[in-house]
Amino acid sequence: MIFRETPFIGLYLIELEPIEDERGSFTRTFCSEEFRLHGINPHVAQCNLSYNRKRGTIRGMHYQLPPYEEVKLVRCTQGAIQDVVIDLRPESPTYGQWYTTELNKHNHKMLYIPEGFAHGFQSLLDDTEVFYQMSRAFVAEAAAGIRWNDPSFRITWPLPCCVISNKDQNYPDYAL
Ligand SMILES: Cc1cn([C@H]2C[C@H](O)[C@@H](COP(=O)(O)OP(=O)(O)O[C@H]3O[C@@H](C)C(=O)[C@@H](O)[C@H]3O)O2)c(=O)[nH]c1=O
Repeated sequence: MIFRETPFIGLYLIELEPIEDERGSFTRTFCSEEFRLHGINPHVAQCNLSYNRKRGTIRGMHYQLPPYEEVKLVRCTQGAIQDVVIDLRPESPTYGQWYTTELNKHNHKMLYIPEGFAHGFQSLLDDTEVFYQMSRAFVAEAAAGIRWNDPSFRITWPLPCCVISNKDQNYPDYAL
């Protein structure tokens, strides 16, 4: 795994390194020791699989309130997504800014998202599947969100929003 820093402190784009042979390939997708060596949180409390039937589906922007902030490690196993995070750490030089990257079945990339970020994505193809690990279990009472089109952030999504949950469509404007 190659750990690429981003302009956001603690946010890493991780490139996987498939080892190819005549059978296909072998790819390490997580290694607590490598994470520790890079000073990032290797704890896994929960793994999730998100299936998105339609291209253009948006999920997010989600985070958990203190003291339940979580780390996420996100990978697209089928199809493609535009993954987006917002830095909500008041002490951060990139506070209030968003970062985006495409993750897809073929580009061998994962996004490591530290605590203090909101996370969401848009599927770029039908039948898109996203696998992610979380450092902390889901706590429904601590779950919070930012609307995909909140005017404080002006996230540029690649496609029109064609499917979204009622919950995600109705978050009030975020007060930065
Ligand atoms: C997130 C989550 C949901 N649920 C339940 C609640 C609900 O009945 C159903 C669907 O939940 P949601 O609508 O919140 O699912 P979804 O919108 O896919 O939520 C996810 O979105 C992405 C962007 C993230 O970053 C994740 O951390 C998570 O918040 O699954 C769990 O049981 N455990 C979980 O960890």
